[in-house]
Amino acid sequence: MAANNSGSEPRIPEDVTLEDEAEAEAKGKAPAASSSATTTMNRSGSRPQLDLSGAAIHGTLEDRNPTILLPNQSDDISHLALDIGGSLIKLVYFSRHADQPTEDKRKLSTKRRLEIFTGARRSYPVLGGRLHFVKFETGKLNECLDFISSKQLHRGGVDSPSWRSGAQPDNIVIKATGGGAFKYADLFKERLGVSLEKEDEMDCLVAGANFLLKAIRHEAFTHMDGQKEYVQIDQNDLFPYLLVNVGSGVSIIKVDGHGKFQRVSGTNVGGGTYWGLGRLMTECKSFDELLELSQRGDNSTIDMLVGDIYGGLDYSKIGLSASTIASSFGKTISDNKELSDYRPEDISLSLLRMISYNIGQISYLNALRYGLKRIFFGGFFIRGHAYTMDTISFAVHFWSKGEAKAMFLRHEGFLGALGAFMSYEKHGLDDLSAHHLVERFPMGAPYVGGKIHGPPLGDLNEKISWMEKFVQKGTQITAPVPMGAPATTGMGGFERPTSKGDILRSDASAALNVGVLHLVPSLDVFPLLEDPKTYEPNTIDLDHDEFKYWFTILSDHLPDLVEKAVASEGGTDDAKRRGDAFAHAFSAHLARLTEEPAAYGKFGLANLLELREECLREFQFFDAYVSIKQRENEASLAVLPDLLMELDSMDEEDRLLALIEGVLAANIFDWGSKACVDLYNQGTIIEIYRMSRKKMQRPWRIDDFDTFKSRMLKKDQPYKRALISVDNAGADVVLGMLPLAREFLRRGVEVVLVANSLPALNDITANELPEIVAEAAKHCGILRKAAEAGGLIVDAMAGIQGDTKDEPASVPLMVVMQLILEGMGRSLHTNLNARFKCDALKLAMVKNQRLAEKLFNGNIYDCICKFEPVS
Ligand SMILES: CC(C)(COP(=O)(O)O)[C@@H](O)C(=O)NCCC(=O)O
Ligand SMILES: [Mn+2]
Repeated sequence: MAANNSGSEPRIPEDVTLEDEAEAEAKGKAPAASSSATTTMNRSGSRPQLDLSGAAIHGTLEDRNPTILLPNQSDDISHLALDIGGSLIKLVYFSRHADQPTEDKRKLSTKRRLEIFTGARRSYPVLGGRLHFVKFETGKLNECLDFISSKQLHRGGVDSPSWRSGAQPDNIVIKATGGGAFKYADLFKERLGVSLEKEDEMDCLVAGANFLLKAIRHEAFTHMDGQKEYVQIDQNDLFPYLLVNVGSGVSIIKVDGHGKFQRVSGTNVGGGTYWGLGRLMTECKSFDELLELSQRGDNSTIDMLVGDIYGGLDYSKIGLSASTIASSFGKTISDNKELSDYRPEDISLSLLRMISYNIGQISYLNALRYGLKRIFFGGFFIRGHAYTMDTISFAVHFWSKGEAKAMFLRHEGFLGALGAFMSYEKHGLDDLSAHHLVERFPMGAPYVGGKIHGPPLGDLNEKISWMEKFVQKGTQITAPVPMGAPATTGMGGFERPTSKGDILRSDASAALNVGVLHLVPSLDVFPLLEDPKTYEPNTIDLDHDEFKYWFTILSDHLPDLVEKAVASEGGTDDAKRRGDAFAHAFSAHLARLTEEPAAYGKFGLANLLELREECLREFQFFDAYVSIKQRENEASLAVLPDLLMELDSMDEEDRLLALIEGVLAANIFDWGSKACVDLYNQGTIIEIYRMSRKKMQRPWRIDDFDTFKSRMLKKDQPYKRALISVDNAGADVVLGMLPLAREFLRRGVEVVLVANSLPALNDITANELPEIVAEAAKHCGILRKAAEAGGLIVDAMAGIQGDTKDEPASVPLMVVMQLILEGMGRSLHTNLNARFKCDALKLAMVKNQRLAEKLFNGNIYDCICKFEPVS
């Protein structure tokens, strides 16, 4: 591990974990003899309640949004919990969104809460925030204390009222579990003035596992023969299961429900055994060093294999192949050799396999004892290490004859800390489901994987410097990101990554990254999905080959994106620095994911595109295409009146066709497509639009237009409402989607326009849409009347979802809905195979050759008009 947190070396950025010479988990416990005691926990499950007592309106009654003070409502929620093990300290902490000035935030949150409380139409995030996962070496406890102190986590975070007022609240209590909660209680009191409230370790493990399995969509995965596969857990069919926590020792727990569990067994042969024996038998100085050695080991020099006994043959009668281990370390008895004659690599692998296999076998026996089919393995012994997981899986599979399944958890090491966090009352997280949480991976994630945290980075400037230093240091540091020369601050001078980043991290294990969980309690499942449980937005799985392709596409696009981003911030030197840092950060993510596509959990193309936007925002580029969008909006609005006149002169059937052609033609304006960007350099938007319209030859690659038209013309069954999800700014929305929306309005259909809440490439956002509609309405009575009547509802997705929340689960019969999805992002990369409870129309021009071939056996610029009526 080369990252060094001292002196002038780059420090580890916030929200990134970096593991140094971590030792095996040694929780300071007696050997885990089998014990069985049923425990039932009582945990408060309530969401934070509004305390309205003493509420008073500040400001005048005429004020549309007066501030309402709730003097008895505490904004403070529990922020920090710890699991202090023998070698690692795990922290879970919550921070509120830091995207508004603190004062405003408090005011706003009260307002927002009241809107929710009073059932106001818009629903905004309530108690939105982030859940962070961080770990430190217990041996460097001071670093952990500094971290807590610098972020004021023990006082509710730097944005808490007590921190702002400078008051030191008395009796701060922090929940903690693990042996260190006892051992270091005095130190915490002395250094931070806080008391540690000890929580039972088993309670915490179970609460943590239950939370993860319930709230995180792709938390659990199987690992067989090197293949990782994420498992979708059915919430109604989670219990009972077996939880095996592999720390220094091993606890085996039968979990029957929330707070209902029994520690049914355990074994004293665990992570501590591997590390202890390994340390004695090799010269390894750390657990990870030992684990890394095993990567290059060959256990057949030490273990006695079935083939050794049977002269190279399988013992197939009882299902044992020649390479099955008959006796761990068995070969060393017959060899006339000393310890020094064996390679440390081979010793490490034999030890690892012996212990992992034993854990798998004992776990299976316990699963058998209670008739359980699912076994989840957690604890820091696993460390996302392929061999460990494969060996455990093999044992479970072999002995259960495929009946039981071994599964692993991405947050394997944080079960206890999460459980301690859950034990606070009133933090409101108990009720969260997977759709309330969005996991994000900050810029440092690819550099340091699932490793130990260093001091936090203070501000953006520190982040940029950190990135610059990393680049300058090149291969000397853990993360020689495959970049061009450093300081490529010239616009567009950024070189695309050249290597695939197989040297991003020093450790050989495929440690999984744990991101920051963003809590957005107002998010809800789209109510018109046919089967929300099985909904998978991504059309194509990003496996290694697919990822390689997108790596090239997105890397090629980077210089253009950086140029636009820098220009959107005035092209200043500061913007150029940020642009470079962004490009390096995003390239590092790409390199990390190319090396290990599952490093960030199940990651589809939509996640990858979103990661790019997040990365831009991280370096404070809030709308890279802002001027392009404005320019294209203006040019399109100028020709809109002529287009509307032309459409109005047509009969109904021709008009419908012209409208759909118009949508498909205008979808060519996509600044995320390399081919299209090359086109824009050759002509004005109006020229390209005309050319695109002219090329609209039917039949399109998928052409359901005739069915759609017949449905639209059915006078006895008119649609009541159309939900139209719009894509790009400029011609796309102005000349394509607005005329289509207008057609629905003219037919008396209520229209809901759905747009992004945040910028992404040149997509129109919900904030920008009203102005465009207002401008278009100047030339069109239908749009004007609808806008005035409020029939043309413009809102972000969150608002739409809030809107439909109060409706019964199934759509009321009198509402005949139509959902229109437009663009590659919304209807090809995602949702192409999604089925809805209402009629759905998916419209897009395919602006990528490979995608056209892969999905439709077609060609770039093919058009898709896919109509899926429910009956
Ligand atoms: C980023 C996009 C999904 C946006 O497409 P849209 O939804 O705007 O139609 C699309 O531009 C894309 O897939 N681009 C990468 C492919 C390429 O450059 O060929
Ligand atoms: Mn778009």
